[in-house]
Amino acid sequence: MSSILEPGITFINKELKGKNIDRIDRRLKNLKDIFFDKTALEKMDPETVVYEVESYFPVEHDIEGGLFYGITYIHPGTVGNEYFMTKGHFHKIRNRGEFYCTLQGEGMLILMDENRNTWAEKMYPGSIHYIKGNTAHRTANTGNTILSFSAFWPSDAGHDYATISEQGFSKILVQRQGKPELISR
Ligand SMILES: O=P(O)(O)OC[C@H]1O[C@](O)(CO)[C@@H](O)[C@@H]1O
Ligand SMILES: [Fe+2]
Repeated sequence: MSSILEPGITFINKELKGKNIDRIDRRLKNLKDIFFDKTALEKMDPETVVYEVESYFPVEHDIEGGLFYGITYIHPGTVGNEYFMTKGHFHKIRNRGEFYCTLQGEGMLILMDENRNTWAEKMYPGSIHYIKGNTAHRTANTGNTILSFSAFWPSDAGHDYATISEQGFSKILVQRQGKPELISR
C-alpha cells in the first residue's frame, strides 16, 4: 500500500533535528471499534488506509511544558454511510487543549464533552479550531479529496483512546442525500 507520507519535509529548525519524527497509518483493521455499520465494514479490505499522521515530538512524551505538532491526512471514503474518520480521543490529562488548522479538503470536527454532548464544526482550508480541554475530538473527511489538517498540542496531554473505543461518541456523522448529518446513535 503506497503512503502519501513520502518525505515531504522542506525545512526543520535545529530544535527538531535528530528528534523523533513519527509516521503512522491507520487502516480499517485498526479501526474496527469506531465504525457503526459492522456489516459494511466486514465487506471491505481490512488493509484500506483510512488516515496517515506525521508527528513531530521535540521533547519526551508526558513532559510538561513542550509542544507537539502533527499533520493528519484522511483519505476520502465511507463505511456504509459513515465517513472515513479518526479514532478520536480525550486527552489523558483531561484539561489539555489543542489547535487544529485545516490545510486542504473538506471535513467535520466532531467534539464531545464529558457529559456526552456532541456537536460538530465544519473544516475547510484556513479554518482554525481551538479544542478546549475535557473535550473528545475526532475528524471526518466529508469530501472527495484528502482532508489534511495540522494539530498542535501540549507534550504532556497524552491520549485516552479507551473511553472512545468502549463508549463511542453519542452521535455519528453520516452521509444523507450527499450531505453530512450528525445523528444520534
Ligand atoms: O489520535 P487520533 O484520534 O488517531 O487522531 C489523529 C490526530 O490527533 C492527534 O493524535 C493529536 O490529538 C494527532 O496526532 C492527529 O492530528
Ligand atoms: Fe488530541
